[in-house]
Amino acid sequence: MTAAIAAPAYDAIVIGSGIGGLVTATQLAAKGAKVLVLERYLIPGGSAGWFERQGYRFDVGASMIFGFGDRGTTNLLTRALADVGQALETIPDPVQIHYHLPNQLDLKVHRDYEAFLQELIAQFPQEAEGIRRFYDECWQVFNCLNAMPLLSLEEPKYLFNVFLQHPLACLGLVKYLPQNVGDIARRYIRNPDLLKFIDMECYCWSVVPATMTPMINAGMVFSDRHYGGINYPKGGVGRIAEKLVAGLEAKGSSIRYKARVTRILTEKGRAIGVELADGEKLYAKRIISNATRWNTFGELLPPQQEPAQEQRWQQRYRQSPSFLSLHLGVKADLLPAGTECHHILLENWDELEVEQGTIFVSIPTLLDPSLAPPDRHIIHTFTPSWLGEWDNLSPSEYRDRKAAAAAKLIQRLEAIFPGLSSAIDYQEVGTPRTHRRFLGRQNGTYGPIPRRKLAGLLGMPFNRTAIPGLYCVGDSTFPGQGLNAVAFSGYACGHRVAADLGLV
Ligand SMILES: NC(=O)c1ccc[n+]([C@@H]2O[C@H](COP(=O)([O-])OP(=O)(O)OC[C@H]3O[C@@H](n4cnc5c(N)ncnc54)[C@H](O)[C@@H]3O)[C@@H](O)[C@H]2O)c1
Ligand SMILES: CC(C)=CCC/C(C)=C/C=C/C(C)=C/C=C/C(C)=C/C=C/C=C(C)/C=C/C=C(C)/C=C/C=C(\C)CCC=C(C)C
Repeated sequence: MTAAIAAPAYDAIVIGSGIGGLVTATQLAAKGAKVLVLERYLIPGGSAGWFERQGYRFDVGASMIFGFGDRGTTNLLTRALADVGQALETIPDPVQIHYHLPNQLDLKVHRDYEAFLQELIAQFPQEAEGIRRFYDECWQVFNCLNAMPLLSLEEPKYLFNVFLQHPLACLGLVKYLPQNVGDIARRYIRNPDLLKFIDMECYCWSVVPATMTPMINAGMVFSDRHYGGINYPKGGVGRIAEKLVAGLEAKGSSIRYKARVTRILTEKGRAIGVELADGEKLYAKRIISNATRWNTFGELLPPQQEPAQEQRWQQRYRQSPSFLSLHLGVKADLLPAGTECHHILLENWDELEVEQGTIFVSIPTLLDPSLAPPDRHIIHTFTPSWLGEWDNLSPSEYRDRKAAAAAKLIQRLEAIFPGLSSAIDYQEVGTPRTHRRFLGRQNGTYGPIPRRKLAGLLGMPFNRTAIPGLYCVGDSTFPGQGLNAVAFSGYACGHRVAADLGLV
């Protein structure tokens, strides 16, 4: 055992094969490192995973995919695949979201920026100038990001070079890092209904309203949807993880499934390896956790080893709710021609943030019919829900509550898809318990959200932790939730670890 510790078999072990973990692993493998990814489940992808039932291929979670553009530097999924010799065919989505909001506010976020602005201005003509100035300011953030290579902000050599080469873009980002969307929106916009719409524009990916949503992230989301666009991977979201795994293996590294890490091993305070559920111990020069911070520091390390930084982080951020998911297979003639792939439904503004308030809908078969049997569509619906609503129930209470929640969602969805209840061919309900069980995420959480208004992204930790040799990657690191966001986290983590291993 001492020999194994003295000469670890791997340069890096990555705990978890979410997109954050896989991008880190492939970046390291591409730089010549020997990496082992350990995944507790049967397939890779985590929240970007999939499952198959009766000829349907359902996405587990992520479905509105940023980062597949073909230009600039922010197309991190395209780049991560290319860096390990892989590519994916994607299908452009002409409308990011069709909103169905209170007071008959019905509008579409077109891929074309000007078409979106015109549609929004038609609803709020008195705010024409404010609308344009607000969304144009988001572009300033995006243009700064999209001008530079995106790597680890913890690597001084990179920061120095990027500042020399792109000084104005760097200063632009420094300006926006501590800011939130709500303050900027309020500089330009007065109409309360329009401000509520901006809250929804943020809530639907950050799970908090605009006042608490970092401006850097909004700059990415509100601009890239019109630049690189929203693009759906042909064959389903799961193909991203499958291709990253193929690239990882082609570079001589490996992944093991059904390999649940139960403990991070330390020696003299330094992370040196991991222990699996069956007792096997594996050692590496660096350990990277793609499990959430709550899992990493609350479960994989003894409580007395929890660093003070982590306690301070938990005073700033808390767990967001999880989701109630309804996976439906429906008869194709339910949906009229021209139906959009993604919808958001809310009937009453007071319910924007309440449990099972806002409804998200994704119909990926409108872009890729191969995911369902002939003459069928997938309608994947999800709405925020807390584990507490689903825990401590008997099996029959749990089953009944799922059935009642599904019936309520279907009844609400009839407003946008009349006839839905009689067009259902297949139905499956996932709850926060399902997300906890299959993704291993504490309470099934979607990720961290600020406890109160914070200074933009300044409070989000990067990849290094207070434990030498241990790094975190994924949505509980800078810049937070989202596949393109965790892909950035993976790039940054891979770069920082490679620098520590002397590979760059
Ligand atoms: N775009 C969308 O529509 C959408 C929807 C939902 C989620 N998402 C995003 O997906 C992102 C998730 O990415 P991520 O990389 O941070 O994490 P992840 O949760 O997707 O992946 C973590 C992986 O680690 C594995 N794991 C956890 N603990 C483990 C252990 N002890 N041993 C071995 N394996 C373990 C899990 O099984 C999982 O596969 C989130 O940021 C979320 O925002 C996007
Ligand atoms: C040197 C000096 C002086 C300075 C320096 C500065 C700098 C350089 C800085 C930098 C920074 C950076 C790089 C940053 C970065 C950032 C990033 C990348 C970000 C990203 C982001 C992204 C995001 C946020 C995304 C998200 C998304 C999402 C979450 C989505 C989701 C969705 C959902 C859930 C929904 C669905 C819906 C329906 C279905 C309708």
